[in-house]
Amino acid sequence: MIEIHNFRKTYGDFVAVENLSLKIGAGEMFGFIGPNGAGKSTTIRFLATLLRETTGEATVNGHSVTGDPVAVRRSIGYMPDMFGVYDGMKVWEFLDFFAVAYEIPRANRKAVISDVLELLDLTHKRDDYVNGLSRGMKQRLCLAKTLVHDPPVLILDEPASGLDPRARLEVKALLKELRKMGKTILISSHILTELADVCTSIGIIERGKLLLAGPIDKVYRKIQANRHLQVRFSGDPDPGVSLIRSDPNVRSVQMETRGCLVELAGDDADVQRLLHNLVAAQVGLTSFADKEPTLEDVFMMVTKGLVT
Ligand SMILES: Nc1ncnc2c1ncn2[C@@H]1O[C@H](COP(=O)(O)OP(=O)(O)OP(=O)(O)O)[C@@H](O)[C@H]1O
Repeated sequence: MIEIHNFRKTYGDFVAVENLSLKIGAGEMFGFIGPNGAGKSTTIRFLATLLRETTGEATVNGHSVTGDPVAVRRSIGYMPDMFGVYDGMKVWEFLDFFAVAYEIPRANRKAVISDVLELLDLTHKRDDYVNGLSRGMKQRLCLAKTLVHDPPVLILDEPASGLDPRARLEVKALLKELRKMGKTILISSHILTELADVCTSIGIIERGKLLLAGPIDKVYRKIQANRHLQVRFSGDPDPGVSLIRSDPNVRSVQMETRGCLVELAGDDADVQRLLHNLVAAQVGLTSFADKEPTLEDVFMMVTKGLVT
């Protein structure tokens, strides 16, 4: 749905993005992660047809970003990192303005606006002036605006920036909803926890270079050669810990409150055997679970050059 080939952008001698190539399949939620100034917005603005490349090419929904920008604009809903709203308008007028711009027939506009207001939980604000909305509501209104023409692709540059934790959660829930509706979504953020449980794939960019990209589970597996299991005991941990230490696949055991963290080289069958042995030895267990790495772990390892 989105393909970028060797995108490069320079400002004078400064290279903002260096030969970036990327593919995002239909229905994916791609998290574009990087610190401030990494090149996320530059790449996004190129995809949104708002910035010319120094070299390179991209397609969105099969349309060339440089060759057919109008077709690309019809295919995308774009939310910039800094957005303005027209303060003198009411909420419905603001959306109507964009609906007209996207050439939605007059007869359909009312229903379309009702639908997006409903989806964004803004129906009760329909007749309020835009300048009276809170920041979170303005952000939701801007998202609503990206949806009026029902685009298959959403390109969202830090859509939850500046929001309080509750409003962030609401944006996250909404993103999940939009993905269920079949949208392909590219979302940028430098807040990793924001993306960890919503993305299907991620790309990590730093100083204009895409360091790593791929399905999120593959990326996690890549950084974690061995499995990590978190084990909790109901009583005395010693018998269980001794048994775990004697397992030939166990590489390390780190004691924690009420249990331990086990590093194990092996597959599901090896994990299953260890659990079976603990249960057979009547070790009291309250928990035995895979400990997934966090997106922070991935980011730190990738940006330190420990994984490529
Ligand atoms: N018009 C411009 N002229 C000169 N340099 C620019 C211009 N636009 C961006 N840059 C530089 O290009 C680099 C990448 O900027 P970009 O906005 O793409 O980063 P970003 O990853 O989106 O960061 P942030 O998370 O802060 O939005 C930065 O060093 C920025 O200062």
